[in-house]
Amino acid sequence: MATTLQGFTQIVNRKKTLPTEDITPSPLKTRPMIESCNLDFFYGESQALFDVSLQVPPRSVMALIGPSGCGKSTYLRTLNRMNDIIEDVRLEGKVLVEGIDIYAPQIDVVALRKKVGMVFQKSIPFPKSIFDNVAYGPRIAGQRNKNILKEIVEQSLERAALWKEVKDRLNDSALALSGGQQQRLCIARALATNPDVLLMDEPASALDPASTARIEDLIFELKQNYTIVIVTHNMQQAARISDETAFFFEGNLIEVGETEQLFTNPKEKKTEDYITGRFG
Ligand SMILES: Nc1ncnc2c1ncn2[C@@H]1O[C@H](COP(=O)(O)OP(=O)(O)OP(=O)(O)O)[C@@H](O)[C@H]1O
Repeated sequence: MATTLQGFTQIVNRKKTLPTEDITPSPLKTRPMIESCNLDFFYGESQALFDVSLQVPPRSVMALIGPSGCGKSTYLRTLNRMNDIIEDVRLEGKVLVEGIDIYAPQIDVVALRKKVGMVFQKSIPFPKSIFDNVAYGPRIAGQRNKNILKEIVEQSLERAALWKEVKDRLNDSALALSGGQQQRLCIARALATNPDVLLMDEPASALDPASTARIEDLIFELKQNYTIVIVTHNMQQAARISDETAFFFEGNLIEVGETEQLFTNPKEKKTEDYITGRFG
């Protein structure tokens, strides 16, 4: 759906702000939680990312936007090395998480993926109970204490705004939940390993408008404690929920900036053409 720059002005003006945002220094001025420096990425001979340098401040939401095939998901997956599982890929440049080079040889990739969790477009719960889905990560990490597991499960479901709906049926199959509930369950599952960063690849694209609104509210709540990087095709959604937006085109980062500025006064003509629906 095409939206004019004026339309985006209305969306960003209606945006919610946290009470602390008026008194604490802008997160945009603190040390980045994630930083990529001159990142190139190749699938075999084909280059998917070109010289991408981008910083994501802590406790903020960064939206990645751009037309299909521009490299958003590839970029997202470089942030917790999920691309490692694809054969014949190569990366040049650096990705730092809290200043640490995550591609350095001594990095424990399992520990990295706990710290930098991921939620997919259509996350599918395991065919297990609601409780076992959320307890899965902590159990794999060696947690056996039933009381601690109960606490983690409750807290993660609370944070994912699902606790009230499921607290009386934790032993039911997760597959009996609605699509929107399953998506929040998968967010709870990601939160159970106590990450600092959540990567979300179109987390609401398969959901109805009411469930989408719940996920958007949830992202707003979560950014108080987590750094969130989200891929979305929905421009209005990016304008509503993110603090900063990065626009990708053909593997290049064309423009990144505060969301209000990027959607109401983009610096690049290509950004304006894309967000107003002239292509893509
Ligand atoms: N596993 C893969 N093997 C080879 N090429 C790939 C692979 N995954 C992605 N690509 C290619 O890399 C480029 C970027 O793809 P990517 O999925 O990152 O784009 P995207 O912006 O997330 O697209 P979409 O919005 O459609 O999900 C595309 O040309 C795509 O064909």
